[in-house]
Amino acid sequence: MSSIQEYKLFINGEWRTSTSGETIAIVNPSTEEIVARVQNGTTEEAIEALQAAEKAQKEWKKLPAKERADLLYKFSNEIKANSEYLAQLLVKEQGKLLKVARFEVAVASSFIEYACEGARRIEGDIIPSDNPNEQIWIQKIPRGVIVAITAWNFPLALAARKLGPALIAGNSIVIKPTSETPLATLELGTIANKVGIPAGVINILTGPGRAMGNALVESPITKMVTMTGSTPVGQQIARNAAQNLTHVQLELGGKAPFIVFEDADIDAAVDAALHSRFDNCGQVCTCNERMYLQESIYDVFMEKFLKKVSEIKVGDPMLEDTDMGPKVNAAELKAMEHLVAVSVQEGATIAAGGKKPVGTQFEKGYWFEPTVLTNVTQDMTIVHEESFGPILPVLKFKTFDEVIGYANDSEYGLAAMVFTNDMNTIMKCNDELEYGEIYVNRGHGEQHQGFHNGYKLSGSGGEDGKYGFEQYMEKKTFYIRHKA
Ligand SMILES: NC(=O)C1=CN([C@@H]2O[C@H](COP(=O)(O)OP(=O)(O)OC[C@H]3O[C@@H](n4cnc5c(N)ncnc54)[C@H](OP(=O)(O)O)[C@@H]3O)[C@@H](O)[C@H]2O)C=CC1
Ligand SMILES: O=C(O)[C@@H](O)[C@@H]1OC[C@H](O)[C@H]1O
Repeated sequence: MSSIQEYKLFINGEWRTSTSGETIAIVNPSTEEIVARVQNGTTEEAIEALQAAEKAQKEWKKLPAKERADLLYKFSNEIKANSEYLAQLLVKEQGKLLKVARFEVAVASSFIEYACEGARRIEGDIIPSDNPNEQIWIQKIPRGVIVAITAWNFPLALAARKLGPALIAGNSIVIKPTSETPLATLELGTIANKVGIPAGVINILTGPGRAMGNALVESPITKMVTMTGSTPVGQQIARNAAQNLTHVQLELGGKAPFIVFEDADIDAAVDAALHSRFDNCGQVCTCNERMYLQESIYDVFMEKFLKKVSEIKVGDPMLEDTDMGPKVNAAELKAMEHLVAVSVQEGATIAAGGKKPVGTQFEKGYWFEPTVLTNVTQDMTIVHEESFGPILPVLKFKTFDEVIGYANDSEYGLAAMVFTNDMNTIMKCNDELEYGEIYVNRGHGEQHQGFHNGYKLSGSGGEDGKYGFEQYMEKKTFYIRHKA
């Protein structure tokens, strides 16, 4: 009897086995063991979920937003009540550290609480008309059915980040988590039933993005697609959504520059550079993907930095003293090895790491050493291609204009990090860096009330905060004339 749990599709408040009769194995990146199986859902099941969501939304939108928030506060509390179980599930499916998984569960709950605070801030406008005895009302109304498609690096947090504002605005949702790490997200279905979210308001499907995802994006029932993932897939989604002119919100790839000027607090910059690259095995969209050090502080910085890199403990993500777990899958590990090989071929030097760690504990699993590349030039592949892993190319610069040119020389524009104590430099960076999110004198890490917004090929629309919440609503303008 298999002890491997088989998850089902969550459609209209019920758990369903797919008519495909096929399942997708979910593999533990630390051990390569199959930890669960999920349904390989069909495109017909995608449409069934959309139809259930469409039906449920008609009643859900009639509830006062405050009542929707009351239910979602319960939903958020239930996530917290199951924190340890959900965190351990995240470790099993994604390989992230248990302490980071606990953080992710807390963030997922917090994303929803933040959305609930918006329930009484769905504000429209009343504007005087140029015509006599007439008013103009601009109302904020829900879009209808939202499709949420998420990536594997913070799967639960990414789902909550979208589910919260979508439902508070009066929409219903169909969530398609990545086939790599769907387990914790699927548990949200159990929580939805437990706290009394009406059937059909939340639906969760599993199945390959290219089939299931396409069906969800291309349906005329879908009134908005919010997706977090790679740029190529985001571009495909935008093309597929265009046939119905469906509103699309995309959070995509990044290549964040980490710039240290000579007047910076070096110790603070070293710590921030380390965590902003190697946390979650470098699998964060705002990670330090390339580091620029002003020439005069290069040696002192690198001596401190490389010492800290050498102290990073790679290993079992369940252990409290582990600093870095594995990459999420074999393909990602191969991509790391390829990027290092190309970098060396192009002239880079491996100053730390560069390969799979040795030891019996690393024989199984997708492990890669924290890697630092030096003697890197701006034209190298590693300076432009997102690694989304523990590989950091380091470059020198002389002047402000030189490093701004390097930083902006990218097809991405999500996040940038800058270390300096000079206010003029800070203001000039704010003016000249072409990035939607700039961190000054600290490492990466968004806040819910901010706005997570990628320029160029890093995304479209942005999410979080009041501007992200706005995306989940349509506007309706109402001209009212009355008798004099
Ligand atoms: N900007 C941000 O906030 C973030 C960006 N990212 C980016 O995500 C990438 C890593 O995540 P990863 O999951 O590999 O990204 P992918 O783009 O490979 O997949 C993202 C999601 O899209 C689905 N998908 C794939 N093809 C289609 C399609 N044709 N139509 C609809 N959906 C589809 C996938 O499903 P399936 O898995 O079944 O194929 C998955 O659920 C990195 O580039 C990283 O930069 C990650 C986190 C945050
Ligand atoms: O998506 C990412 O990689 C980041 O936005 C990450 O996701 C949830 C956390 O709050 C962020 O650090």
